[in-house]
Amino acid sequence: MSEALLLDGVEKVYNQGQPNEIKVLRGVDLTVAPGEVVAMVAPSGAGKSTLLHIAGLLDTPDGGRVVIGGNDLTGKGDRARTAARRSEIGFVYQFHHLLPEFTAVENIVLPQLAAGVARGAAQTRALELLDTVGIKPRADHRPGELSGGEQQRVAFCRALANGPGLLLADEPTGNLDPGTSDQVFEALMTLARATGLSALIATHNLELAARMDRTVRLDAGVLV
Ligand SMILES: Nc1ncnc2c1ncn2[C@@H]1O[C@H](COP(=O)(O)OP(=O)(O)OP(=O)(O)O)[C@@H](O)[C@H]1O
Repeated sequence: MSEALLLDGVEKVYNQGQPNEIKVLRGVDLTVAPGEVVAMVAPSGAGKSTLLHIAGLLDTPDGGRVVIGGNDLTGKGDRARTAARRSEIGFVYQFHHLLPEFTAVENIVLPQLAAGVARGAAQTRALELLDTVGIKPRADHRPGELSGGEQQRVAFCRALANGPGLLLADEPTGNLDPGTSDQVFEALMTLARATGLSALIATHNLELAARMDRTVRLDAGVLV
């Protein structure tokens, strides 16, 4: 089986050729195996968001290769990258970005409708996902009627709604108190184990990092 994510010698330079040029990534190599959950820790400004955007096909590297689920997307056009991003990758950010006027279940149904899933099947899948993370009873609440931890669990369910093989998360518990952060992390691991999901999760929390399958550290533009 192909690796879920392969980064091979990935480089990124901001303001290339200018006096304020920054070489953020200097040859990042990373393999995330199928079903593997990898923690990425990095000092602030080390380039973790840049790396997650490149891995998530939201940004292009200045050098190196990005391969998602065996599909080498290096140098591919926007259309192929967008298609791969929609079908293969789920994102979660520090702030959940749920649609405030829609309920929890609707927030998980909508991306499935956009992908062509029938409403009934989308609703069933959304409720199953909410059940896996223990908040099915909150299905009809709007984000404003949910706690921060519940909102973030809905955001995980939404990211997984269309069954991506790879989840990329940027400080998904960074905004939560330690107890809630723990619950949300457990929910994520339950989802990952239930669905065979691979994940790369940036976190400042070394305790949480230690509970993932492996930790990599981004330092001086390379992963160690
Ligand atoms: N579009 C851009 N143009 C120029 N410089 C940028 C740009 N985006 C990011 N940078 C710089 O690149 C470096 C890495 O940024 P990035 O956002 O990837 O860091 P980070 O590790 O995610 O930081 P944090 O943990 O503080 O969010 C920073 O020095 C930042 O100022």
